[in-house]
Amino acid sequence: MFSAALRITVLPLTKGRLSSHVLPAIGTTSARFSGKAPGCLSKSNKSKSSGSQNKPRIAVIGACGGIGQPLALLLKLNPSIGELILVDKDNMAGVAADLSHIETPAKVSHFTTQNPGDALKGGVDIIVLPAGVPRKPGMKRSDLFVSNAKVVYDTAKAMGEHSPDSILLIITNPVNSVVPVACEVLKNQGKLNPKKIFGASTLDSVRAATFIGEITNTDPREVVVPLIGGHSGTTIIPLLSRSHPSVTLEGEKRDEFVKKLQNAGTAVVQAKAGKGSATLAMAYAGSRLCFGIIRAMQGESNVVESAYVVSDIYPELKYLATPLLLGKNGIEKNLGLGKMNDYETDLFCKAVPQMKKDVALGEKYVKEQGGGKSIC
Ligand SMILES: NC(=O)C1=CN([C@@H]2O[C@H](COP(=O)(O)OP(=O)(O)OC[C@H]3O[C@@H](n4cnc5c(N)ncnc54)[C@H](O)[C@@H]3O)[C@@H](O)[C@H]2O)C=CC1
Ligand SMILES: O=C([O-])CC(=O)C(=O)O
Repeated sequence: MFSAALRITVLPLTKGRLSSHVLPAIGTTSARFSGKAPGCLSKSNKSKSSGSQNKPRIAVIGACGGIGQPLALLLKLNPSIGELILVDKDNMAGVAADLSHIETPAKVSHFTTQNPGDALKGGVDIIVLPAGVPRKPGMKRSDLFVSNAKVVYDTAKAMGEHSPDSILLIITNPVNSVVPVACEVLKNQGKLNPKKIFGASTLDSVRAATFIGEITNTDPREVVVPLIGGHSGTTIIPLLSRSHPSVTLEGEKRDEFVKKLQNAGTAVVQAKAGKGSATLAMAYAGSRLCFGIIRAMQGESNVVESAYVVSDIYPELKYLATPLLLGKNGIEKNLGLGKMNDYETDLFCKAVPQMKKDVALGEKYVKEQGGGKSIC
């Protein structure tokens, strides 16, 4: 039975071990998200990018969409966020007005535009990008590249021009190829800070914890499975040998788990039968990554999340998802692949050729577009 005094609060799960994840901040009881977070928004700089000293300004591009709306809601509920700038090519005014009535500190502004530059002119701390087309049954994530590369290209270009110090968190698919698009554009502008560009593979971490929780009858909030590789099919590689609590899963059961994880996005696409892909779990996962980044910006140590980033961990791969220690300026330290057993090494080695192709697709696109350099 729930008592009348029940409040939902953040669960500090993981002190000192490989994870930082907490539920998104809901309510006002958590010290982590209280108004006492280091550095409150000062009147003098509230329209500028506020950096680690102040409550962050966050732009969500694609905020009207299936992911964008619940993600914006979760961000609005976090009292450590100073401002939410909601951007979409569809009419953004209604969603923004709706969210703005929630009694949390984040100020809500909105832009209805296809030009992300309009929204980034004042500078923001974090850009969250869930803009773009989702899959329909029968499609692979890579089929989305032709539709979605442009919005990532345009966002990166606008970021380089107007808000180059932002952290960019890319949800748009195919993550394995569009993260290279963003990085190539920023590199050509001389604005790439590889520590600040994240491809969201957090949903794989969320699903892995959920599925292992089910298999082992453990509270999934207590489960941490390091994820490496990328965010599509066989490039999604869980490291069960290093999960917490430790899990013994072998043979067919292990194969089944890996397959279920690698196909989880497709299962949602099929179940939604033409009405898009994962939105709610992705909104949660996006908020989890975003909140981890914010907590690290504000000085919390031991914040670890896996994400798909510029990488020098494995010689053949310029981009790779690995667990990352987050810090005041994005990635503090790439924790690398770590120890893998033979099964995991085999999964990884089999995925390498696909991951190289995915990166090459993104790089080729940017070359064909002229590189993203500003001509003015
Ligand atoms: N990284 C991950 O784990 C996941 C990624 N995704 C991806 O996220 C993306 C979004 O998915 P949904 O929210 O379900 O799609 P959706 O179609 O519901 O929403 C996309 C939103 O982006 C907006 N948009 C499109 N182009 C734009 C532009 N140039 N400027 C501003 N806004 C623009 C649309 O108007 C729409 O509101 C898809 O590419 C999907 O594949 C989805 C689930 C998980
Ligand atoms: O499968 C899709 O198209 C969306 C996605 O990335 C996921 O749910 O993991």
